[in-house]
Amino acid sequence: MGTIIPHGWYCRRGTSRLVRMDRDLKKTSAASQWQPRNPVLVWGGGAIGGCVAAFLARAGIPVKMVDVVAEHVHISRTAGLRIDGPVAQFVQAVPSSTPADLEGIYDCILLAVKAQHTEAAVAQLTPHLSPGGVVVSLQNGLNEERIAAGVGAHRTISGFVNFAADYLEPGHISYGNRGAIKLGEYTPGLTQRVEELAALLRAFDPDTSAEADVARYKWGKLAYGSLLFATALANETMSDSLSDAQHQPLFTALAGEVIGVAILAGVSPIGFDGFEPQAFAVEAPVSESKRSLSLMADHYRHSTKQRSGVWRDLAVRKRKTEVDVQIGEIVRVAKARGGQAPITEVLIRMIREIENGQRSIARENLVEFAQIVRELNA
Ligand SMILES: NC(=O)C1=CN([C@@H]2O[C@H](COP(=O)(O)OP(=O)(O)OC[C@H]3O[C@@H](n4cnc5c(N)ncnc54)[C@H](OP(=O)(O)O)[C@@H]3O)[C@@H](O)[C@H]2O)C=CC1
Ligand SMILES: CC(C)(CO)C(=O)C(=O)O
Repeated sequence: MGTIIPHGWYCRRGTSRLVRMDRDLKKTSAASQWQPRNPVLVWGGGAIGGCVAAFLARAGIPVKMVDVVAEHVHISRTAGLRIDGPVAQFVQAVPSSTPADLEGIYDCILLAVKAQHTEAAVAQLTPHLSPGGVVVSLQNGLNEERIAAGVGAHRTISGFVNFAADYLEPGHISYGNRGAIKLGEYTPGLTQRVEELAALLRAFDPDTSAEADVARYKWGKLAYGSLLFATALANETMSDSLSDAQHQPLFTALAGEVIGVAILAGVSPIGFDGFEPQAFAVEAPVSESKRSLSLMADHYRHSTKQRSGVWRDLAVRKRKTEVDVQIGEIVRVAKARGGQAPITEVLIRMIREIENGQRSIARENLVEFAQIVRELNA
């Protein structure tokens, strides 16, 4: 492990020494020292992929973005991709292409499509991935299995992303707030290639880290994500719902259930950005989960992303969410190990009802959800 990516495609000339990006990325000269063999490919140039692609391009790192939205591709490569929000404001031309127009072979593909589009994207990108190249999942959910099934486990890198962004319109992304980013091998173990990929992504966020067991963060994000899915049942902001005392027992039970499934799966989740998995364990005092929920609420308080991507899919973009592929996986994992996840199942049903037009988004959904959970636990 650790020798699969050929050295020299984003290391300094003549050495594999990692380049530590300066905190002020605009002023750093490190970008000019990259010696790429071919551009970094960002596959899926929406909220997450578009932000990363624009920052890498601005840092002088050769990058190409691939997206199915032809107008977004056209604007990004001509007038430039506009990033705004509290973290950064700039317009950056990013070489871009649709999957059908893409040519060439690439060593590093950062995958940032929604979970339900993973398999289709992997089928399209596989002919463009070099034999020693990697696909890095910058997604929520456990997509690595689907990626590995397409390109092989040895070419699969797991990523955990918790910054917040919204795709507003073609060529325009709002970067709402910074958040943790961690990369790791699909099979646990810290390798040089993961260290080097983390160094690459420090051109996007200087705190990006390489981890020996990133699945611990990814399961943490599944629990955190289940809370964000729950907040999408209502129109209130994530911060308002997470800090609402009436909803907190429900959120505690929901996250506690997901943490229980992670442990059943042999994974001990790690916290980030205010989320503390241990605070949601059944034996933890209620004051601890309330504290963690308040910290999560604070994390979003000053973001320009006030509602989750799930809410945006339902209320603004009027399209299906990642519910089946993302939190549906929690139920599947629980059942495969002889357990169950009934609270998550209720949440999935309610989100599907909104997707199908059988339910409206309203605070009352959270009240109803809490009542069902009380009955389940009675
Ligand atoms: N947004 C956020 O704040 C966060 C998102 N995430 C996760 O990141 C991942 C990406 O989400 P996000 O960036 O929000 O999603 P977006 O919908 O904003 O971006 C995905 C982009 O990929 C395009 N796309 C779909 N299929 C393909 C394909 N086969 N090839 C190329 N492009 C394709 C989409 O087009 P179209 O819209 O037409 O489908 C869209 O433009 C998800 O797993 C999400 O859960 C994680 C943390 C935070
Ligand atoms: C809701 C979720 C988990 C997926 O979009 C998310 O990470 C976000 O929108 O911030």
